[in-house]
Amino acid sequence: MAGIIQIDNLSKQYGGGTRALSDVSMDIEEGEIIALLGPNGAGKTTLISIICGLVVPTGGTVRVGGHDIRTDWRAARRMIGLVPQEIALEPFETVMNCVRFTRGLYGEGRDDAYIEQVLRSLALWDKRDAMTKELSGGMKRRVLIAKALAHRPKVLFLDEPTAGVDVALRREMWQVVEGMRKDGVTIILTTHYLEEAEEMADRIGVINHGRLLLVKPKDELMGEFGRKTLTIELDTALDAIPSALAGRGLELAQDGRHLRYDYDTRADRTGIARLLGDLAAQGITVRDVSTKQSSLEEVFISLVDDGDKNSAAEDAA
Ligand SMILES: Nc1ncnc2c1ncn2[C@@H]1O[C@H](COP(=O)(O)OP(=O)(O)OP(=O)(O)O)[C@@H](O)[C@H]1O
Repeated sequence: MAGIIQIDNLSKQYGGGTRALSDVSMDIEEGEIIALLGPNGAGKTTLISIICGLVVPTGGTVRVGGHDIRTDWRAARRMIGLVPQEIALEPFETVMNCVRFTRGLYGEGRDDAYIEQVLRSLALWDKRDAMTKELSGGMKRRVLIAKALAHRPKVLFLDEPTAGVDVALRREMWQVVEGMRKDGVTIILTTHYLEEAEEMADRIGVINHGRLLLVKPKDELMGEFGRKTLTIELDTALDAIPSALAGRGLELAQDGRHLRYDYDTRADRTGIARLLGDLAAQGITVRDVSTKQSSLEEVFISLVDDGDKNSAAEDAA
């Protein structure tokens, strides 16, 4: 089944010569939440802006719900809502009017019942008659979402939805997004916060230097690239790692009771079974073992580092 968004060989070179996107292709499925991760200047906003019709690509095609964003832009745009990074609201306008007005911009007739539903789902109904200048930062962000949802888009773009907001507000936004997922809206978000991608996304796309390095289900990505740490709790404290176990990359905690062993989940053999056997052979008894998966942050840094090395090699060639 074709995705709700189909991106094929998309490229963008800006007037000044900056190549912001190179040959990006991906399909986005209906109802999924996809997070686009990448360092500053990677090309995330350019990609979103092209899909939303704000930037013209130099090559490739994008279809939204089967509609080409260039030749059939009106139908494509109607399916999309965009929550921009910057908060720009008319300060003296009420929340209700702001959202109504946006609906009108899309040529949609008045539908106060739907707007009520949107405002209630974003916990803004009580504030419907407040002027936007009277709202807190978190409420203003929610108004931006309400505006983006005003014409019932199938796809919502959130460009760095929680940039510069505090932890409590970030969590509140995550709940809002989770609610929209339940309503079946497809969500594409860009973020610098790996925790955010880890928390919310079904799939993660990593962009660096305008190239899509990969796009994979989050769990697969973390399993594939992740390292794990095995912590072995010992019955009796050790003074030092026995010489028979030297050179195996083991670390002894200060309390002498915990051994740490880092291993690659992709390796054919992790060495865990052998390690536990060798400990037993040394007369060291194990009380408990636990493993910890490396965070997405570590996965991301290793990917982007590899990407940097590859593009440096391409530049040199
Ligand atoms: N209007 C423009 N004219 C010229 N160059 C641009 C323009 N917009 C973006 N660029 C350049 O294109 C590249 C990609 O920028 P883009 O804003 O898409 O990255 P980003 O991944 O969204 O970055 P950030 O995380 O900082 O928002 C950068 O080198 C940027 O300087």
